[in-house]
Amino acid sequence: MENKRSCVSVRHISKSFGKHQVLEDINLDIYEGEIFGLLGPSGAGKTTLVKQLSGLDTPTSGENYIFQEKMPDLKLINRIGYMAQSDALYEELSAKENLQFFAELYGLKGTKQSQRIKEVMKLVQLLDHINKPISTYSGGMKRRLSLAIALLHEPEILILDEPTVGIDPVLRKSIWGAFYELKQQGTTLIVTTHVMDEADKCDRLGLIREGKLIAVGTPQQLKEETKTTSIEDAFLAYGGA
Ligand SMILES: Nc1ncnc2c1ncn2[C@@H]1O[C@H](COP(=O)(O)OP(=O)(O)OP(=O)(O)O)[C@@H](O)[C@H]1O
Repeated sequence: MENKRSCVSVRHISKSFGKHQVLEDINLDIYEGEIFGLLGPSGAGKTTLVKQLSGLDTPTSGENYIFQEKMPDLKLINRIGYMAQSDALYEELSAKENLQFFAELYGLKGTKQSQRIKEVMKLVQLLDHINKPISTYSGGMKRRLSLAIALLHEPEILILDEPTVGIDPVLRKSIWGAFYELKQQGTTLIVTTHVMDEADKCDRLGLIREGKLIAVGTPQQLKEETKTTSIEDAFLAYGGA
């Protein structure tokens, strides 16, 4: 990538829960405007890392920097959007009311608020369901609403933990279309996944296994380097079985 500017710097990050070391000396740069995928099996440490990048958790040692500021930093909260793995929604409220609640938190008010709510619901194709209570939503609809909430305040960095889990292939494609659109607008996206075909859609990937970053590169580079034809095989070749 030409003229790449790092907006996320992970420096010697380790994390332990008691005696269990979950991240081990992770070093990584993520560049402005790229879609960066963190790929690894369940329990590899992906969520633990992205939680730190979103300011929700701290490392045992090492530092994370976002826009050159050491995390966690409250100043950055408006510049980062985070979608957790499990949906944090108010079930008894409608989608609109959920969005209004989060919009208020981000200081979005009046017409700007209602406009933005409409825009994000259109993007995730839920506009027709905006007034329904969340308790009537399917799992996939809840995921899409969580995505809409993460997009509300137009963050420069969007961190998505398994964004398309429980979403059918057709909608998954349209959500990836939305990701590319955001990238075109200059947003940096960090996406965790263990779906291999999704990994291929990222600009660059970090392969993570048992808390260690075992390789970083474009999908093409990773395949070339391991002389394989799929990300799955490349992952295995790097010892990520
Ligand atoms: N708060 C916690 N206390 C103790 N152990 C934890 C805690 N959070 C995570 N872990 C452990 O850290 C390891 C990594 O978990 P993490 O959720 O980061 O993995 P992951 O790669 O995101 O997996 P998945 O794809 O299943 O979400 C797991 O063994 C998990 O049990």
